[in-house]
Amino acid sequence: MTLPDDAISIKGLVKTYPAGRKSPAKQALKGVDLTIPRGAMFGLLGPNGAGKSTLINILAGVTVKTEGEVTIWGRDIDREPRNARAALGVVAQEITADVFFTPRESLEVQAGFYGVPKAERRTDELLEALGLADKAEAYVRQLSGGMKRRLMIAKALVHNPPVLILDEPTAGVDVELRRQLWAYVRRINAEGVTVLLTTHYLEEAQELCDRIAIVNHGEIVANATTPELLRRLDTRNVVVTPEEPLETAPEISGFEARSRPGGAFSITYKTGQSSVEQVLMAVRAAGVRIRDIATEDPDLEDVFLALTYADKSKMDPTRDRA
Ligand SMILES: Nc1ncnc2c1ncn2[C@@H]1O[C@H](COP(=O)(O)OP(=O)(O)OP(=O)(O)O)[C@@H](O)[C@H]1O
Repeated sequence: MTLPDDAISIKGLVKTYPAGRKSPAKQALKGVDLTIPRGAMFGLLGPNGAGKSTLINILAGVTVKTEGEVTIWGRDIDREPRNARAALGVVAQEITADVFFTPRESLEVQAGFYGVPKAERRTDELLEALGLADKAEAYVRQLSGGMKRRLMIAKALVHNPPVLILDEPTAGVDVELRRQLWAYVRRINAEGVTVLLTTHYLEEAQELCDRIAIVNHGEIVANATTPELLRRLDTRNVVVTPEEPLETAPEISGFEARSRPGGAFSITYKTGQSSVEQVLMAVRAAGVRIRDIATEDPDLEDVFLALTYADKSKMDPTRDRA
């Protein structure tokens, strides 16, 4: 069998959650195009509510898309749903565990569910690899949270899928365990498994992934190799206190200003593209008299906004894979 170039290919993906009794309809994905090359360790980064889980759930087959095309390992999720899903191992965000099974039984049941013949099962190998061998016969309710999470990863791998999706794998996981998980994920990636990881920690994506896409408000606002993205994320905030406090942030040509308490406002700029001097010139040109300025490191939300703004105001050559 020839292997596909792309482990996952997503085109024009839209998801609209219908209106509820109290909530309006919500477009969680607004036409996402995304390609995960085979063999990649790919990070999908975005703040809470950006649409990451919606995207993962569509891939996993638990959420129905509104529009668009998705193929997993060359198989279209509409035309070959079972084959597409068989290529995927998914580790969900919430810890779930079958309380009545031991880890060994849990893996055997899962393998049975995927129709893996007894002779091809990897139960011992997986228990060993995820540090659960000495707990193989314990009841799952006796396992710590970290052990349950490792068991979930083992379960996702019983059918030897070529693509592994990890949804916020280290939420609530201590530093030591995080290191162990990362080491294991790196190992299976080196062995050829394509990994898609969602996180809202830049640090995590940066440490693990060779390529990172950023999603914000249902749109991909950046998609680049990790070093390239880090260069682009090199941003600073300038906080301006005007002579006369402003109730709303002023229109500043070429920059997006955001209002701060006390009549001040902030501007996030990319250090590679602008200087503080240029920012201040634009502020003065907008008719604002400056009383005081301060610079600070932006948080991720500022960075996402700056990227969104930059991508809308000009075409971005790094946006899609060449
Ligand atoms: N079942 C649903 N019904 C209505 N709206 C939903 C539903 N699920 C998610 N949403 C909305 O869609 C948007 C995207 O949510 P999603 O859970 O995909 O984001 P996320 O990036 O995964 O965030 P988190 O990191 O918090 O999981 C949010 O505004 C959310 O409120």
